[in-house]
Amino acid sequence: MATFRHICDSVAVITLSNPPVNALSSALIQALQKALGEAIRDSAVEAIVICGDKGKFCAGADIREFNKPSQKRGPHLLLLTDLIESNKKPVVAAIEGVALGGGLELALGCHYRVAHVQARVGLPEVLLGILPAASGTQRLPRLIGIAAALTLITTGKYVPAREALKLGIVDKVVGENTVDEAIRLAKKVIGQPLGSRQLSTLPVQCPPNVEALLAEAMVKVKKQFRGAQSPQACIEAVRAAVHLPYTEGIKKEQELYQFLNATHEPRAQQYAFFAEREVAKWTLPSGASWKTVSPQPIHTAAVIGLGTMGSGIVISLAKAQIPVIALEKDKKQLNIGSKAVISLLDRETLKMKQLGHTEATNSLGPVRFTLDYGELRDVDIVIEAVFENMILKKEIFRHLSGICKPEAFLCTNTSGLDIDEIASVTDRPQMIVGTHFYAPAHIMKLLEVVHGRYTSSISISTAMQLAKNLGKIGVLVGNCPLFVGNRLMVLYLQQAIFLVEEGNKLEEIDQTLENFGLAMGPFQMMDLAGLDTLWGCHVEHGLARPEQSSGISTHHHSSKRYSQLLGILCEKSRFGQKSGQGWYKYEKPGGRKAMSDPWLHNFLSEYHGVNNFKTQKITQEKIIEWCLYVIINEGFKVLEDGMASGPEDIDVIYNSGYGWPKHTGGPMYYASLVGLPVVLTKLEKYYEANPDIPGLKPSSLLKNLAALGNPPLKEWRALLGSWSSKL
Ligand SMILES: CCCCCCCC/C=C\C/C=C/C(=O)SCCNC(=O)CCNC(=O)[C@H](O)C(C)(C)COP(=O)(O)OP(=O)(O)OC[C@H]1O[C@@H](n2cnc3c(N)ncnc32)[C@H](O)[C@@H]1OP(=O)(O)O
Repeated sequence: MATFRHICDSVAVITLSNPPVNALSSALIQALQKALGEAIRDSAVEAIVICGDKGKFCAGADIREFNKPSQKRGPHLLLLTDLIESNKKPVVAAIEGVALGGGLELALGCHYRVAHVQARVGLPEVLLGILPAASGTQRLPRLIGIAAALTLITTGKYVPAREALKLGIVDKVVGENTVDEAIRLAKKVIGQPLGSRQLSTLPVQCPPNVEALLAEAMVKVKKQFRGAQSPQACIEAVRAAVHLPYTEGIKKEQELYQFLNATHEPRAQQYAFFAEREVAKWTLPSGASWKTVSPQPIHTAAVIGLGTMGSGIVISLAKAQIPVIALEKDKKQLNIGSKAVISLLDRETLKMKQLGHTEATNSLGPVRFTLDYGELRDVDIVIEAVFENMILKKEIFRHLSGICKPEAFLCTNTSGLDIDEIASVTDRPQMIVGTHFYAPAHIMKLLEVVHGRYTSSISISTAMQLAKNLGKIGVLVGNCPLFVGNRLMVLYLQQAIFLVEEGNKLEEIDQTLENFGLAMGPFQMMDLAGLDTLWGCHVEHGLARPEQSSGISTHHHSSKRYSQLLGILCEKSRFGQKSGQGWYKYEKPGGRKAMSDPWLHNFLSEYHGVNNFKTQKITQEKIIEWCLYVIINEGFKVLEDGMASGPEDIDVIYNSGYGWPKHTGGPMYYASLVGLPVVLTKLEKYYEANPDIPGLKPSSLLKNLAALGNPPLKEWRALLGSWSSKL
C-alpha cells in the first residue's frame, strides 16, 4: 500500500500504491504513516521522497470511504501533513499524473514539490460538497497568496504543472524521470534549514484590500453555485487563514468541514461523481457491454451542417485532434460556417496557449471545408448536424449511404427525431447512432448516445468511446421521442408557461428556480434555445397545433392542455436572444443580458383577460414543486419505459446537460432527498386539480417505490424487478 525503500543509503522513497488512482483510503493513510515513521526513525535515511505508483501521485481522499463512520477511519491525513512538515529530514513530493485534494494537501505538507510537465494539481473538494480539510485551506494561501488560493479552492479547478510552477505551487517541472529528479533535489537539500519550507509557519501575504477580495469571492460563488454551501464554507476557511494563526485556522477548517458533512450536499455530490463514472459502464439487454465490445478507432470525421451545433461539433473533434471535414450545402452557408469555425478555433488555440500547452503537445486537429460529398468517401464517422427536419435528414443519410465506405458510422445530431426512421433509408441501419450534442457543443459535457432498434453494440461502443475522447460524458438512452433530456425538459418548460398564463410573473419563476440552483430559469433557457426551435419541437411532437397558434382556442389538444404562447411570440418575430426579444428583451439581436420587457407584460395581461385563464398566483415553494416534479415524474416514466438504464443516467443528463445543481445530486436523487411519498402526494394533488396535464399523472414506478417508503436510490432497481432496460 505504501512501500518504503532506501536509495543510495541516504534517501528513502515511499511509493503510494492503491490502484487505480492511489486514493488515500484509511488503509493507505495507515501504511503511509507507518512508512514515514520508519523513514524518520531510520538514522541512515537523511531525506525522503514521496511518489505514487504507476505514474499517478494521488487523486486525494478515497471518496468511497466518505460514508464510513469516523471511528472506523484510520489516522487523519491532516496529522500526516503535520508529521511530514515538522520532521527534520527534508521531504520531497514527486508529482506525476495528478495531485488532487488530499493528494495535493499531502504534497503541501512536504518541503519541496517536483512535478512532471503533464501533471495536474488542484483542490476539487468543493465539487464534492466539502472543503480541503487536511490543511489545504490554511497551507495553500500561505504558499500562493489569498487571491490565487481562493480561485483554486472555490472552483476546484485542475491546474497544469507549468501553471502550478508560475503560481508557486510546485518548485520544479520536469519532462521526464520525475522521481529521479526529486531524489536529486532531496539529496541536494540535506542539511539545509527547512524553516522557510514549512508552510504552516509562514505568514499569509495579504493585499490591503483582502476583505474586499473575500467579499467579491463570496458574491461570485453565491451566483455561480446558487444554493450550495461548500463554496461559501471554503471562503470562510480562507478568511480564517487571513485572520488566525495556523492552529486556530485548522480548527476553523475542521469546524466548517463538520458543518458541511452534516448537510446532504457531500453525499449528493459524491453520488453525482460516481454516477458520472457509472454511466460509462453501459450494458445492453443482449448482454453486450463496455467490457465485452471494443470500439472501432476513429481517425477521421466529417460534420454536415455548420450552424451553431455543427460548428461546435467540429471544434470538439479538432480539440480531440481528430481531423475533420466540414461540409455545407452551398457557398454562402460554407462561407458563414467556416468563418464561425475558424473564429472558434482561434479562441480555442489561444485558450490552450494560456494554459501553457505548447504547439507540439496540444495542437488542434486539422479542419477542411468542402461542398463536395465525395470528400466524405473515406472518413470513419460522419456526424450530421443540419436543421431538425426528418425529410432533409433522410435525404442526407440516403446520400451518405451511397458515398461513405461501408465501415463508416453515420451519426445524427437530432435532438429528438426517430433514429429508426433515419436508419431505414440507409444501407447500414446497424451503424446509425444518435449523437445528441448540447449547445455550445465544444463546451457542454453531455452527449446523449441514442440506441436505435438496429444499432449494433459496436456502434454504441464506438460512440461512447468517442464521447470519452472528446472529453464528454456519454449517456446511453433509448430512441423515444425527444430522447431522455428533452423529453423531461419540454414538460418542465410547459409547466412554467402555464404558470405565466395563470398570471404569474415570468421573472419571479426564473428567479425562484435559479435560487434553487438551476443555471438559468426556464424563460431565460427558452430565449437561449430559440422560441422558434422550441415551438417547432412542440408541434413536431404533438404538444401543440400549429394552426391554432394565433387567435382564441380551447388551449386543449386531444384533451391535453397546451399553450399557444410560444407560437404567438414567434409570429411576432420574438425568437429569443437571437432576435433581441423573446420572453425578455436584449440590448441587441444576439445579446445576452435579459431585461424585463414592459411590452410583454402588457401583452400577457391582455392575453390573460381575453382567454379567460383562471388566476392562480403561487408561492416559491409551489413553483419548485409544479415545475420540477414533472421532471422527476417523467424520469420515472423513462425508467418504466426502459429508455435509460437507471436513475443515475437521468441525473447525469440533467447535471451535465441542463445545469441542474449537482449539490442536490440530480432530479432523481433530489426526489429521494425530498422523499418519494412526498413527491407522490404532491403530484397526486396537482393532477387531481389539473387532469388535463398528463405530465402530472404519477408514474406507476414512483407509486410502487413510494409504497415501500423512501428506499435509497441505489436500492430502487433491486426492489422493483419490473423495470428493465430496453435500450
Ligand atoms: C479515510 C477516509 C476519510 C474521509 C475523510 C475525509 C476528511 C477530509 C480530509 C481531507 C480532505 C480531502 C478530501 C479529498 O481529497 S476529496 C477527493 C478529491 N479528489 C478528487 O476529487 C479527484 C477525483 N478524481 C478525478 O478527478 C479523476 O478520477 C482523475 C483525474 C483522478 C482520473 O480521471 P480518469 O483518468 O478520467 O479516470 P476516472 O475518473 O474514470 O477514475 C478512475 C477510477 O478511479 C476512481 N476514483 C478517482 N478518484 C477517486 C477518489 N478520490 N477516490 C476514490 N475513487 C476515485 C473513479 O471512481 C474510477 O473508478 P471506477 O469507475 O471504479 O473505475
